[in-house]
Amino acid sequence: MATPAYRAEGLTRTYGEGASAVHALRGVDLSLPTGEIVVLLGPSGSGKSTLLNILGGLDRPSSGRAWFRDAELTAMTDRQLTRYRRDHLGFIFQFYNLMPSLTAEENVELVTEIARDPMTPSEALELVGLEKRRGHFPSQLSGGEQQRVAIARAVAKQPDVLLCDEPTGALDSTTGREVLGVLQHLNETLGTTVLIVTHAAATAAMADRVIRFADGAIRTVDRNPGKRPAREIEW
Ligand SMILES: Nc1ncnc2c1ncn2[C@@H]1O[C@H](COP(=O)(O)OP(=O)(O)OP(=O)(O)O)[C@@H](O)[C@H]1O
Repeated sequence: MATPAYRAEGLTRTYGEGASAVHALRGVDLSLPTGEIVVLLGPSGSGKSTLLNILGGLDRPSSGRAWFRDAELTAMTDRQLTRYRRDHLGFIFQFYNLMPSLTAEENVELVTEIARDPMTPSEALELVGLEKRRGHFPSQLSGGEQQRVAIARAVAKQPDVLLCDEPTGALDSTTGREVLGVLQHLNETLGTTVLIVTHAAATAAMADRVIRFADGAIRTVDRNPGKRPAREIEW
């Protein structure tokens, strides 16, 4: 069997100590195949972002182990984690974190200038349907368009994995569907593994695999035999 994109064994993450300690993760085991769209659902505070941040090398667990392919993330130095993020990952967050004084194209260039094997900014903007807006500043773009610039920036370096934390959280449903459609398109055309953390349960329709989270632990993992195009998702 192919090596999974991610594996985890017994991940815990506790914030604080004693009576006020928060147990954000309480023993997470998981295996995520390469090339899938995985949607991680769960109530607010259930630990979804904590898990995403550990898999993304932005945080470390209190105990347990995690691997990206055959590389153990939990054994890496900070410098190795930085390199892992730079070489393999694209991040997409609820808020787009674009530089307001740079155009769409220049925002994407920030990444393509330092990546190993990047697309051109034009290619990345074309993938998200924003070629014609390349010279616009973020303030001249709608929320959905700004999120698409953020996606173009994340995919321009041709990452192996896109880690998305509430990518549609700030968008209306029509725009949210468009943005999810872009993620689906990237998965289909580039084979990018996509992990989406979200409150929006309807997003599960476009997933290959749906993980339901509650109270710091995985409750169910389901394969989705009836995967649907993002444009058909109803909120
Ligand atoms: N830096 C921190 N310090 C203390 N507690 C934290 C910290 N980060 C997260 N927590 C707590 O850990 C728990 C899990 O948080 P997490 O953000 O992972 O949940 P989530 O499922 O992503 O929630 P949401 O859907 O609201 O983003 C919550 O109770 C949260 O308050």
